[in-house]
Order: sequence, then structure tokens, then C-alpha cells
Amino acid sequence: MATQAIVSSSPKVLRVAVVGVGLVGGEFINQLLGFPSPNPFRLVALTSSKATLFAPDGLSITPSGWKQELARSGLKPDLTFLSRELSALVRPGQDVVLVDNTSSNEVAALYPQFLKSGVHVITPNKKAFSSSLSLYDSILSASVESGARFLNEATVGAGLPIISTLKDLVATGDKVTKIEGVFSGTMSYIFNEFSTAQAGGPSFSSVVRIAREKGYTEPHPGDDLNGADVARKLAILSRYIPTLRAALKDGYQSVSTKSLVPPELESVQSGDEFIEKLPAFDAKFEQMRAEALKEKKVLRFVGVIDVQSGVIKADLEKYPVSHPFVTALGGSDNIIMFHTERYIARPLVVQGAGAGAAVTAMGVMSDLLKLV
Ligand SMILES: NC(=O)C1=CN([C@@H]2O[C@H](COP(=O)(O)OP(=O)(O)OC[C@H]3O[C@@H](n4cnc5c(N)ncnc54)[C@H](OP(=O)(O)O)[C@@H]3O)[C@@H](O)[C@H]2O)C=CC1
Ligand SMILES: N[C@@H](CC=O)C(=O)O
Ligand code: NA
Repeated sequence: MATQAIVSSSPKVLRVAVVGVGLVGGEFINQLLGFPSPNPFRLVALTSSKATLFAPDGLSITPSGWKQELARSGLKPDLTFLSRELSALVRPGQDVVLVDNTSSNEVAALYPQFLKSGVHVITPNKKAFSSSLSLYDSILSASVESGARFLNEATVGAGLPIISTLKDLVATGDKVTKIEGVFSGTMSYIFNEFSTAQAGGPSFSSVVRIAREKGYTEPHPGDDLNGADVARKLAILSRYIPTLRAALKDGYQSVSTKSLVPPELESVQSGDEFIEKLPAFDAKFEQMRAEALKEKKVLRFVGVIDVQSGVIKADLEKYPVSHPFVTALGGSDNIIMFHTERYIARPLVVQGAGAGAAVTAMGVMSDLLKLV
């Protein structure tokens, strides 16, 4: 009988640094610490806007204790320090990952620096990928230069496989002709509750308040209501479509976008103040709801990328109650339809919860697992 060679290889371990420990960040840390054994991840850094913890061989923290540990840390957050320390940890067979769970432009602007030094970047933060083409290009070239990867599945549809589906369609040679759908968990929740086949219903401001309490909104709910969150998602997806890659040089701001923020509230800086002042504008939204219902329709906030015409827009539209954007959706659900040359008879459809801490953190975890 032939002797079989026994090949022993130690399992790959990834060092993970987390910046941003809010709703999504907190849930992500708990999912990471609770990963089934053998856990391939070592949490080496936690950084909030006020403090940081760092231990190159892994922090000794627990799901119930990390918040206290971080609050007790005397170390102030310092992204330059973090970048230097993480790049020093990169070596053959030892991968290091930055997970950015903030919505910060400042952190996003540093991705090229982290990537250049070989640190992978994973994030649900839309800022870098939906901003100027020059930042996007420098992220791509830094990744190509070092081989470090940037993964951003949770930036569109939270945990739903939207970016991976689009990448697969394009990489296998399919031609995308149109992508359309409900891309915002917040807008989905708001209009699923506010605009139904029945007359009357809750006030607009009350459903916005609940969407925020459920953790669907951006840190400032005005960033959802002004359409910017949907415009950013459309910009991110457009860049994966070869003919549209360079269409939005200045980023999401070039997407034609309908804002639902009353002009009087545009300059309100705090999310709390915004929520407090919104009830004064309920009558205007009630009128929009009643006008749609007169036509036997309901309101839905949708996004469209029409590849052939080059139109990319985020808008509030009226739909008959038999439309899939009405019948198929509840809660914070997203629905995204990919029309392609291969999926010509009926679109490829991805649907499910598109916001909330658990499903977003799962999208970030699924990216992390792609590196193991
Ligand atoms: N919530 C959801 O359903 C989804 C969220 N996302 C994205 O996930 C990201 C996080 O969202 P969410 O958790 O809801 O937001 P939160 O506001 O709950 O969390 C963001 C955290 O980032 C911290 N932060 C901001 N700037 C810095 C910085 N420079 N260094 C360290 N920490 C910083 C904030 O701290 P502080 O409060 O002290 O300022 C805050 O705790 C956002 O980019 C959002 O767009 C994506 C998909 C779905
Ligand atoms: N605020 C966003 C969160 C996910 O991207 C949304 O409501 O969809
Ligand atoms: Na996703």
C-alpha cells in the first residue's frame, strides 16, 4: 500500500483593525468575536472617535467587555499611528485588514495609503467609492500595486449580494443594460409604512423617527432623505459597468437626485435637531400621499441606472399597488433588478432587508471571509 504524505499547514490568521464602533461597528465586533472555532481572526485594534486600543498579537476582549475597555483606554485615536503600526504587521503569510465602520470622509481618504502598504480594506462606508473618480482610481491602483484587496459589499444593499452579483455578471461577459430598484432601507421603510393603498396613515415625520430608531438611517437622517445615500449607491454600482466607469467624474453629485429635505432644514447639522423640526413639514408629505392615492398609486423612492441612455437617477415615483416595488417589499427591504443580455426575458432580482446593524455587519463579515 502506498504511503500517503501528510501535509500539515497552519490555518491562516488575519489581523483585523476596526475603526468606528457605532451601530454596525459594534455588531461587527460581536459577530467577529463570536465566530465559530477555530476563529481565524485576531482583533488587533479598536478605534472610536474618542479612544483607541491596540495590541499587535490580539486584544484580550470579550463581547460584553470591549466597550468598557475602550472607554477606559488612555490612548487617543490616531489614524497615522494606526496606519504605521498596521503596515509594520504585514508580512508573507500574515494578512492585515482595516475595517472602516464609520461614515467618515477622513478615514475614506486614507484607503490608498493603507492599501499601498499591503493592508486590505473592508467597509460599509460609501464615501470613498462614490466620491471623485480620482480617489476611486487611486484606491484601485494602490490595490493593484500591493495586491491588498478592497471589499465593499455592504455599501449597497447591506448584506445582500449586490456588488458581488454585478461583478460576476460583468466578469463573465454579460452586458448589463439597466439596473433599477429600491436601494435605500430607510426610504423603503418610510414609504412602505407611509404610502399604502389605504387613505390616511401615520405622519411622515413619525415614520422617519422610527426608521432612525431602528438603525436604518445614516447618522444624519437628512443624508437619506436628500437622496444622497441612493445617489452614492448608484455611483458605486455604475463604476463596475465598463461603459459607465468614468461617467461620474465628480462622483454621486452628478447623479440626478430628488431631495425630500425641506429647504428650511437643509442647513440643520444635527440629526436630533432635524428629527425635532421635521413634523412642521408633515402637511406637504400628506398632500403628496393623497395625490398619489387619487391615481390609485403609492409613492416609492427608486434608483435607476440606464446603461444605454446613460441616465442615472434617484427619484420619488408613483406606482400602482400591483407593482413588485409595492407587493414584494416590507420593512427595510431593498429590491434590485439587473436587466442584462443574458437575463433578457426577466431580470435577475435580489431582494431582502437592506439596512440594519445585523445584516450590514454580516455583509462586512462576508467580505472578511473572502480573505481567509
Ligand atoms: N446602518 C445601516 O443599516 C447601514 C450602514 N451602512 C454604513 O455603515 C457605516 C456605519 O453606520 P452606522 O453604524 O449606522 O453609524 P453610527 O453613527 O452608528 O456609527 C459610526 C461610528 O463611527 C464613529 N466615527 C466617526 N468618525 C470616526 C473616526 N474618524 N474615527 C473613529 N471613529 C469614527 C462614530 O463615532 P461618534 O459617534 O463618536 O462620532 C460612530 O460611532 C456608515 O458608513 C453607513 O453608511 C451601510 C449599510 C447599512
Ligand atoms: N441609510 C442606509 C443604510 C444602508 O446603506 C439605508 O437606509 O439604506
Ligand atoms: Na450588499
